[in-house]
Amino acid sequence: RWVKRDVYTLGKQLNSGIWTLPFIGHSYLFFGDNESRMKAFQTFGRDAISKENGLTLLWHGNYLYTIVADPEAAELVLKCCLEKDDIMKMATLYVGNGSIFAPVPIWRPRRKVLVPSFSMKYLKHFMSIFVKESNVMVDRMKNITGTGPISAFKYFTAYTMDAITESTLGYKMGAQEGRNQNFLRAFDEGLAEDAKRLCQPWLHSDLIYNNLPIYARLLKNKDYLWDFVKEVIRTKRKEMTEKTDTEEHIENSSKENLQTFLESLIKLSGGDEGYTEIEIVEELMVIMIAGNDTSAVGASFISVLLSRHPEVQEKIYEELQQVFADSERLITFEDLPRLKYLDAVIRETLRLYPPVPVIVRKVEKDVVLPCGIKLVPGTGVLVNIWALHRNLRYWGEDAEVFRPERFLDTPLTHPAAFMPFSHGPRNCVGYQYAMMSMKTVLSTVLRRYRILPATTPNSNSEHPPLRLKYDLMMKDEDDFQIKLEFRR
Ligand code: HEM
Repeated sequence: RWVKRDVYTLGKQLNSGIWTLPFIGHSYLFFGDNESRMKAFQTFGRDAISKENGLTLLWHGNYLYTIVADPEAAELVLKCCLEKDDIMKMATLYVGNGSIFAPVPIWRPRRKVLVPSFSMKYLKHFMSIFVKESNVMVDRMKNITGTGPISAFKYFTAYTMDAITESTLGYKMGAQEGRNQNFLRAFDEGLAEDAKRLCQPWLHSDLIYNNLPIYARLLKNKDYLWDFVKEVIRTKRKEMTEKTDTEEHIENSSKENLQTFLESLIKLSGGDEGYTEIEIVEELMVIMIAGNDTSAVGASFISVLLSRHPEVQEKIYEELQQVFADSERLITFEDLPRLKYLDAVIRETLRLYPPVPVIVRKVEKDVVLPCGIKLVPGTGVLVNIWALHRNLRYWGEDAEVFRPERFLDTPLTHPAAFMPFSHGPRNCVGYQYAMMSMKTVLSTVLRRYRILPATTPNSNSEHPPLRLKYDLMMKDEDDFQIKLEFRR
């Protein structure tokens, strides 16, 4: 009873003007389609940033979430509350105990192995994969250039799938060439169904869900994907033991050859004494799932914004001309830090359109926020990244305006004011990989093509607003339509 009283006291302090209904609280706002679910997150987000403390609340039935859209509060929460909210357990079928949703005692040692495998020393070897796959993509685009609108997402998601499977498993998936359709179908179906379930409260009970035909199909998909990955692991382990594993060989292989995440995880977890086969599968599935659509969604939003802001696109092109002039040479790792304006454009897009718009944590001990409000165990926290990135107190009066220069001329007002990759100990371990991959593919596209809008602006030169939807990620309901024109 005391616990419940604490929760209601918190609810009262947070005080939201958004209507609740008996028994279901605010859940009715999530009953519609994916577009209305994104609208609901936006409504709660706007309510939070309209308040001095940047907080509001959401009753999911009788479970209370504190919604946070203030960087100071978010920083504290993401440092103190490391456990993911129970709701995320529904998304663990494909990844098992993989780090992204794992309970803290499992996550902590796995994170220790994950972090060094994402160090720049290893990441720079992936540049050759990004360059190769980016070129496959721009070649595929030749046929549709000058024709009607196309879905940018269709191209970027095939690119990221090929790049991520090659850097993870060393396996050439060929998604861009239409190969391995069974793998891709099983992979995509799992994510789409997870998203559906998460957003539909009547599917939350395991008792109901595990008896539906879809659950049996997802289990079959999971077995197929896991068997596929296990086979690659066995071959790699065999290869690694067959090679005379002298210290000298390991030195040379990490220096000169491409080291996949699979190899890093085997070595960094302790070789034969390290991760079991299942642990490796779980971590590889996490990397593939976390790293695929997120970057594809990011690159797709950027393409749509560039189509609507030709002046920004021309500035990127000028920068590319400064770096490459008219040569046809391929981009290198050393070119990346020179693309400063492109970097700012990517950041500004991730600010206004963060692919992961909300993240959730569980409160396990009292946490007193800077404004004095105490979060209590038995409640959840939802950090609304979408709203936090539009908080006027930290981004100024033009917070809603797409202005990449802000990342060049104004330092961040708070370290957590910009957090598309989350913040704190459980943040995205792949953010440098993502930035390298997005810069490579976007610069390759923009050197060859001009991206044009698929919509017609009104008399004020304004395009219709993007129709956003939420399905674990934030996406464009119209599938990121653009047109392409040859530059040369
Ligand atoms: C634009 C691209 C990306 C975005 C916006 C993004 C965003 C995020 C966010 C918000 C989280 C934290 C979720 C939470 O706090 O609950 C996360 C975690 C994670 N991301 Fe990313 N991500 C991106 C790309 C990638 C890539 C390319 C990889 C791998 C190659 C990756 C691997 C991971 C992993 C392994 C975690 C879990 C970390 C942990 O729990 O310790 N991400 N990502």
